[in-house]
Amino acid sequence: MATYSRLPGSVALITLHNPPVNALSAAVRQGIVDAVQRALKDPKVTSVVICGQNGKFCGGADIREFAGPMLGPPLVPMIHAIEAVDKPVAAAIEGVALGGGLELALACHYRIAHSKAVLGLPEVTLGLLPGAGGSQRLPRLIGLTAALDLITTGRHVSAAEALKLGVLDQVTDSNAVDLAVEFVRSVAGQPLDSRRLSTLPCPCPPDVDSLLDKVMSKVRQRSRGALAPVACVRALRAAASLPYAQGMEKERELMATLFNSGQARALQYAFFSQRVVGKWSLPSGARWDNSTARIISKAAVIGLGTMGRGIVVALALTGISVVAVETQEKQLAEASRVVPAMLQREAGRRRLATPPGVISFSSNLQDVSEVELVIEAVFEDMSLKLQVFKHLSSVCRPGTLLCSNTSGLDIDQLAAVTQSPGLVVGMHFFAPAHVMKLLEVVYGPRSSPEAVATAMQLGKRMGKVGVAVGNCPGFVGNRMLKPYLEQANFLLEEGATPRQVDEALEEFGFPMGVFRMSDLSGLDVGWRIRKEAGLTGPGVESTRTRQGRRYSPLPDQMCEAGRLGQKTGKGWYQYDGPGGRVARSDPWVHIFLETYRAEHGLVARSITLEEILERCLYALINEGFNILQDAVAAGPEDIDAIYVFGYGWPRHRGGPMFHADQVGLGRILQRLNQHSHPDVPHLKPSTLLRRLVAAGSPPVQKWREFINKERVHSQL
Ligand SMILES: CC(C)(COP(=O)(O)OP(=O)(O)OC[C@H]1O[C@@H](n2cnc3c(N)ncnc32)[C@H](O)[C@@H]1OP(=O)(O)O)[C@@H](O)C(=O)NCCC(=O)NCCSC(=O)C[C@@H](O)CCCCCCCCCCCCC(=O)O
Repeated sequence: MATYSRLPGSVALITLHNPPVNALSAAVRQGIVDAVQRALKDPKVTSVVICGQNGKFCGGADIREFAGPMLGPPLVPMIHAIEAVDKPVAAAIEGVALGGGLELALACHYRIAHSKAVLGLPEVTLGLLPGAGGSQRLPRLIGLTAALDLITTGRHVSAAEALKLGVLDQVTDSNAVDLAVEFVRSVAGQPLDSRRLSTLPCPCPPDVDSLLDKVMSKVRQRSRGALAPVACVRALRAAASLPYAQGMEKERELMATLFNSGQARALQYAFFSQRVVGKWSLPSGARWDNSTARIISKAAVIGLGTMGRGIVVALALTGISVVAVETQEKQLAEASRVVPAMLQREAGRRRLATPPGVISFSSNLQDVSEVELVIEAVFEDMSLKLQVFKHLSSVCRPGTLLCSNTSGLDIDQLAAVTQSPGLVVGMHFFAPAHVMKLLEVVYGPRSSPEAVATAMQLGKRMGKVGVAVGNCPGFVGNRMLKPYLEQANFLLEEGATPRQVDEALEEFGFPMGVFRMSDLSGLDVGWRIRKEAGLTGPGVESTRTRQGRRYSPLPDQMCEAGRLGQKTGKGWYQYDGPGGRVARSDPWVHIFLETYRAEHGLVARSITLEEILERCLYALINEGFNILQDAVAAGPEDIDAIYVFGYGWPRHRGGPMFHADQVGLGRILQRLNQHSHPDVPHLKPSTLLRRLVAAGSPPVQKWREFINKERVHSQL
C-alpha cells in the first residue's frame, strides 16, 4: 500500500509500504493512485513528495505478480497521471530506485537522492524492457548514448554517477526526504512544462543511425540469442526517432512480446533461484536461519597456483587479511609479484579502493597458526591434499575452519585426517576465482552447520553465489559435466566434427562449445583424472569399453600426441602457436578421427544439430535428476544456479533443470530412452525423472516438494 500525510507547509508526503523493497504490487499501485488523487484535490497541498518506507524508495514492479493475471491499476497510466500533476512532485530516493521504481521517479518532476542510493533499469536482466515509460523518458533526460548503455546492460549506478548523468537533480548525505520536502516547497507555483520528460526531445548524436546499428550488433554478439537486449535497442530507436506517444506504443508492443516469452520466464526464475540458494538447508535439518556463521577477519590460502592466487585476491577484496603460503620458492616469488597487480586491477574493475597491505606471503606452513580459516588450493591430488590437511590440523589453533578448493575429491576423506572433522568443508571456486561468481560449498557427513554457514557467509562477502552441495565425486557441477563430455566424444566417434558439436552448443547459447572449452582448460586435466581412475595409462587395454562401460579413448590419444589444447598451440583445433586464442579447424584432427573410426570399424554418419543437443544436454540433465534423487543438491534451483553462474549455461534458458521443464519431462524421458544403450549408464533415465513424468510432470517450482514427499514415502 501507500500512505498519505500532509506535512506543515502544504506538502503532501506519499510513502510506499511493501517490505522488503517496496515493489509496486497491485496494492501499492492502488495506494499511489488514491494518494495522488487526494493531493490533487486538496487545495491546501501545493507540492508532493514520494518516498519509500524503511529507507528504500522502490525495487520496481513486483516480479512475483508477473506469473499471474495482472490485477489492480496498471503502472503506465499511473505514471502518466503523476507526470501530469500540476503541483511539483519530487521523488525522494533512498536505498534503491530500480526498474519501475526509477520509472516512477522519472515521472516525477524532480529527483533527489541520498548519496548511498543505487539507481538503474535492470529489466533487461529479467528478459524485459523498461515498460512503464522508462525506455522513452530516460533517453529524453540523459541523451540516447547514455540511456543505451544503462538500459541494454541493466547496470546499477551510484547516486554520484546518476547526478553526473543528469538523472538526479540533487544528492545529499543527510535525509533525502527532508531535503525533497524543503525543495518542493521552494519551487511550488513554478512552471512545470520543462520538467515533464515526455514533452522533451531526445538528445541524440549526429550519427544516430550508426550509433544504434553499432549498439545493436554489440548486444546481439554479447547476448547470444537473448531477446530483451535487442528489444531494448529497438525501443530506444523509437525514442530517438518518434514522438513520445508513438514511442510509448512501440515500447508497449515490444514489452508485450517479451512479457510472455520463455526467456522472460527463465530469467525471472534465475533471479529467484539466486535468492533461493542463499536459503540453504542440509539433510540434517541445519539451515541458513538456524545456523550461526563465524565472522572471519584473518584467513590463509595454501598453494599459489592459478586458483590460489585468485582466491587470495577474492579474500583480500573483502578486507580480510590473508596469509598466502606457497612452499615452492619459484612459484612464491612469481605470486608475490603477480597477486598485488591482480588485486589492484580487480579493485579498479569493481570501482573499489585497493585494500592496503592485507596480504602477506610466506613459504612456511607454520605461518597459518593464527588464522581463523584456511583454504587449501594445492594441486588436485588426494595424497598431497591429505598430507596438507594432516599438517594443517596440527599447526592451526583449535577451532580453525579447514576448507579445500577441490573440484571433486572426497571431503570426508580429508576431514578424517584432521582433529576436528566438523570444521572441514569444500569451497570449490571456479577459475578465475576472483572473477567467477560461483562457489560450491561442499558439506561432508560430518561438516558442522557452523562450518557450512561460515563458508556460505564468506562466499557472500566475496560477492559469490554460494550453493551448498553434498559430497560425491565431482559434487554437482563436475558430476553433471562428465556425461556431457562423454556424449560429445561419442559423437566424434560416430561422425561429428569438434566444430559441429561446438557450433550446436554455442548456438544454444553457451559462450564456448565443449571442445573449445577443453582446449582452453587443457586436455591433460581430464587425462590425469582418468589415469587416476584406472581408465587409461600403461597396462590399460585400448578398447572402447572400459570398466564395463562404453569409453572413448579419443581424448587420451590426443594427449598422447602432445595435443593438450591452447597451451601447446594444438588440441581439438589448431592455434597460431602455444597460448594462441583463435581456434581454427585442423585437418590433422579430421584425419585422426577418420583413422580412428577405420581402426575401430566405425562408419561415420551425418549427425543433426538436434541430436548433438539432445545427447549432450539430456545426458547432463539426467545426471541432474540423479543428483536431486541422491539429495546432493537440495532443489533444482541449486543445480540451475551452479550451471548459470559457473558453467556458462545461458541465463536466458534458466538452467538445465528449468530447461528440462520447458522442453517437457515426457519428451526428455522419451529421448533418453531412445538414445539409451546398456553400456552407457548415464543415459539410463533416472528414477526421479520417471516418477515426475508418472506424476504428470509438475512444474520445476514444485519439484522440491515432490522430492521431499517421495523421500518420506521411500519412493526415491
Ligand atoms: C532491490 C535489490 C537490489 C535488493 O537486494 P538485496 O540483496 O538487499 O535483497 P534481495 O535481492 O535478497 O531481495 C530481498 C527480497 O525482495 C525480493 N524482491 C526484490 N526485488 C523484487 C521485486 N522487484 N519484486 C518482487 N520481489 C522482489 C527478493 O526476491 C527477496 O525476497 P526472497 O523472498 O526471494 O528472499 C534486489 O532485490 C534487486 O535487484 N531486485 C530486482 C530489481 C529489479 O530488477 N527491478 C525491476 C523489476 S521489473 C520492472 O520494474 C518492470 C517495469 O519496467 C515495467 C512493468 C510494466 C508492467 C506492464 C506489464 C505489461 C504487460 C504487457 C503484456 C501483456 C500482454 C498480454 O498478456 O496480453
